[in-house]
Amino acid sequence: MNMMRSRSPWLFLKQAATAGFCSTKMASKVATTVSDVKLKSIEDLPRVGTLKMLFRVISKGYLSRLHELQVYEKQLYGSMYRACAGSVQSVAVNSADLVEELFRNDDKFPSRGDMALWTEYRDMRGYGYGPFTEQGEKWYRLRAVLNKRMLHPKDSVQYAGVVSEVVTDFIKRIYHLRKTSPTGDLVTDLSNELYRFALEGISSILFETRIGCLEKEIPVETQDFIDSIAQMFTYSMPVVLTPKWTRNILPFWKRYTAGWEGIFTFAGQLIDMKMEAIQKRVDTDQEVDGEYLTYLLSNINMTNKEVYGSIAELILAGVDTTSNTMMWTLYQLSREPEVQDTLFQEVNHCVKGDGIPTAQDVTNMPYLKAVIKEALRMYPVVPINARLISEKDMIVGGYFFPKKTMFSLCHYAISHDEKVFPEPSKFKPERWLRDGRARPHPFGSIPFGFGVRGCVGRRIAELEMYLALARMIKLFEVRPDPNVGEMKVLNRTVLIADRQLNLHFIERSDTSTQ
Ligand code: HEM
Repeated sequence: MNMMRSRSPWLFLKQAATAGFCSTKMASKVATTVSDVKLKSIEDLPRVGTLKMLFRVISKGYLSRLHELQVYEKQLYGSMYRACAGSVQSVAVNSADLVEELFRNDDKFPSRGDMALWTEYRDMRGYGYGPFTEQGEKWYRLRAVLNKRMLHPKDSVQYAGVVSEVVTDFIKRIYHLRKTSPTGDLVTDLSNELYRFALEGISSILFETRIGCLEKEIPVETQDFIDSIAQMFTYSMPVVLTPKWTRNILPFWKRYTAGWEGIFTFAGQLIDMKMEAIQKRVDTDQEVDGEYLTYLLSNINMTNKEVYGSIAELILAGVDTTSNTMMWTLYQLSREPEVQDTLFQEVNHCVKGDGIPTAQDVTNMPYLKAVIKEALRMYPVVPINARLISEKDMIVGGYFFPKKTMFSLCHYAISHDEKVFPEPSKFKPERWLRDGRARPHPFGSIPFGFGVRGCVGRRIAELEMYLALARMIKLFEVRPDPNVGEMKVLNRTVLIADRQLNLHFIERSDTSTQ
């Protein structure tokens, strides 16, 4: 079964991108002055109507390539334009300078807009919200707890042991898959394998237990959990597109909520087990020690309901993002032998002989970090972000926007802008090296978002990717499978490949002497 297709908590961003579903109503015809400078109004911006957009999306085949539509529209309308469906509209922001201006003036409690798709089921069942769905001051309070032990690079290092164990099992799995392949070195459907790795990695941190994704036979409950995640995402779009009154007639809503039920049941059982273990220790006056989940459960600023809601969201946000980024990185490395060799030399220099790369080693590997940064520039796995500015009016690029304006941030187009990144379609990790060359615009590629609402899992994702990639490249040279050819990018709300990636993993004969 392919576990990878079309699933993501980022679905609402796709809606913002196509504007028709965006829920912001804007005050119109507002022009004003600040310090005697006449500001332009939103009405002065180029306008893309629903029909034009739908026609373009369908006739030019952009449905699966909405990220490329950002590039095309920038050529047509410039760096800022509005997408309208009647009185409902969003403003597309399509340059590094303008994104910087917007983010630097973000709300105190930033919002990406309406999350009803995710909150409705929870409201129905009395489950709590997590960092993705919560808003305003409640969100702020939640993030304050979640950030600790996760957001700072120092925090993520404490999970290095756990992640390293998962990497060990992943490497074992690569050996097993190679051995059973017809050529003795081929690993097929890497995105599926990396999905298993990422789910096991994030679960081992969040549940403080292993769930068996990397075993030869995935345990039944874990497979049910994986299927539930897939089911929830698969039925998200039909649920959005069909009116509420059809819910008792059509199967979508029932299947969608059954998916959520499976997710919360699995996560709930593991959380409850941890809670019982903590309680036992408390009852017998033993010290309560543990990692992330233990910290959350024993934190008085977080209710158990919030722990359930948060753990579910952290898992859902942390799997496709990390696994697809690793897939694109390996794909590019297989096509760029020189880049791969430079990376190998760095890893091999820092970790001698049969040593296993550690979090400490990684701090001395600028090229490894540059490789991941470049993969995220070329394939920003979340290609569009959003902000609903609700606390204040806003000025961006000399235009005045009344509060409650919805902005779509076109990260894909910006990170392919040749003025910011010369030769944008070339994989050039050296752009990111701090070796005296001019640095790219700080807002040219911000794959983890920005500010207080930026990605809470960034450091965990980086740790997982660095440790796994360093270990893989130290042990193997990855080469393309000629049967695969050039992979194209599809936008399934996260950027995935249009086909299965297979790679040859050629074992490096003696790394200590090279
Ligand atoms: C390559 C990996 C990843 C990428 C590229 C990525 C990207 C992003 C982006 C762009 C945002 C929106 C930020 C904003 O609005 O400014 C975000 C938010 C979020 N991410 Fe990640 N992410 C990754 C991995 C992870 C992981 C591993 C986790 C879980 C541990 C995670 C959990 C979250 C959560 C919970 C949010 C919502 C935060 C909030 O609204 O307060 N992400 N991520």
